[in-house]
Amino acid sequence: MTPSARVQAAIELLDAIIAAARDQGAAADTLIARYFTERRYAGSKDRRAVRELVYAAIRQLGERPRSGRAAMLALAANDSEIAALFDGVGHGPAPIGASETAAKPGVAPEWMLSRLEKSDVPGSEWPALIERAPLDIRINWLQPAPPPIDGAEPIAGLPDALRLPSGTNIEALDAYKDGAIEVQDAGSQIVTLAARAAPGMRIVDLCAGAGGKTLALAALMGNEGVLLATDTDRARLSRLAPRAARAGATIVETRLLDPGRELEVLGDWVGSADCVLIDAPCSGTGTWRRNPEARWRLSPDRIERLVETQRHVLEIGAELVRPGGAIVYIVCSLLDEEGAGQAAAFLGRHPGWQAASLTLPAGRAHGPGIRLTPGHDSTDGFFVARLERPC
Ligand SMILES: C[S@@+](CC[C@H](N)C(=O)[O-])C[C@H]1O[C@@H](n2cnc3c(N)ncnc32)[C@H](O)[C@@H]1O
Repeated sequence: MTPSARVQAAIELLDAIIAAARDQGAAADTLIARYFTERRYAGSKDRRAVRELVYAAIRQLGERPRSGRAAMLALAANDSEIAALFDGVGHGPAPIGASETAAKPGVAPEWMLSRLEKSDVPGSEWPALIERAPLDIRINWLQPAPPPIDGAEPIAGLPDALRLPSGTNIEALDAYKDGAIEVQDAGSQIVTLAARAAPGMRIVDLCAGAGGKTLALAALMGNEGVLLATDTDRARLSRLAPRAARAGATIVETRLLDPGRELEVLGDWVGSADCVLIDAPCSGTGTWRRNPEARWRLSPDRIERLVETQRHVLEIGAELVRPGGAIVYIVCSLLDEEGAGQAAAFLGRHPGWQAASLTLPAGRAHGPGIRLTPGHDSTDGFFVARLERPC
């Protein structure tokens, strides 16, 4: 592909990503993979270059742009080499018209910025929300120790974590294939510590997805005890069992839940869990640095629906916890309506329950819990609270 054909390919991909964000369709990564499956003539250098153009364009636009071309023009506005590739030659994009306007750069839509401000995330922290994220791994002690990895740096307060140079081809490492390491953001590892998981416990990971936190819990439990991983999404949950097998996590049981009727298959767990970890579905405002196009998918209505689901899963958690046990409530969002406000509202509905004081290797106290932010902690953004049921 010529350099200008790569720019045109990026424009076409951005058009597909914009439409998918508007219609809640496939993720950008999936669309990029699909695009190149249909264009076998593109070599690995072309793929990498197009992907970089696409993500550079997405990263600098907080608001969903009107078209892929407007998004790429915003990139060209600050990069004369890209602007010069709008030459209309061969498969390249048409020359830039005199009255053509580029999409407006920004961190997030205006309505979202004001919610971040109301949630005490100051403007000085906004740029870090969309910077490139590092590649963090967790060493899985359920498998033999991995050999040293080139360029790996320790992460303060997390003896089981390492930060790898960006661009490390993790999937090619034997340690990854053997399940001795897992890709997991340091923030995700830190908030999981609030579960105080230990051998012999009975723990439910209620919103387990494909099991990122389930596997960390199994390792902390040393494969002793009972660990139930549930979710309402069949596709995500079905990825958990093979991952657990690879990681050597033998105590994990999975159960698919029916939305709205979750407790029907959880009768044997009512009032008996030492801990229910609720990594609730959320807006993901803390993970924009990994999924920058997620900003284009949000709306006030969508957040309202997520807040309602979070309230719902918290109530299910309350049914499962034994007297003296705890819910660990986690969201990868920085909005108070999903985090601190949601946890405070739970405490208001459940007299006697109390927020435990948490000591974690990073983060700052925020409402009844702790908040981690990319700007302050160099992790994804999270809110976590440990809500303890009276004995
Ligand atoms: C933030 S993701 C979980 C990520 C996962 N814990 C991890 O560490 O990789 C939230 C999950 O909640 C699930 N979910 C949504 N509604 C649910 C419900 N009513 N009960 C259980 N899980 C639900 C979603 O399908 C999604 O997989």
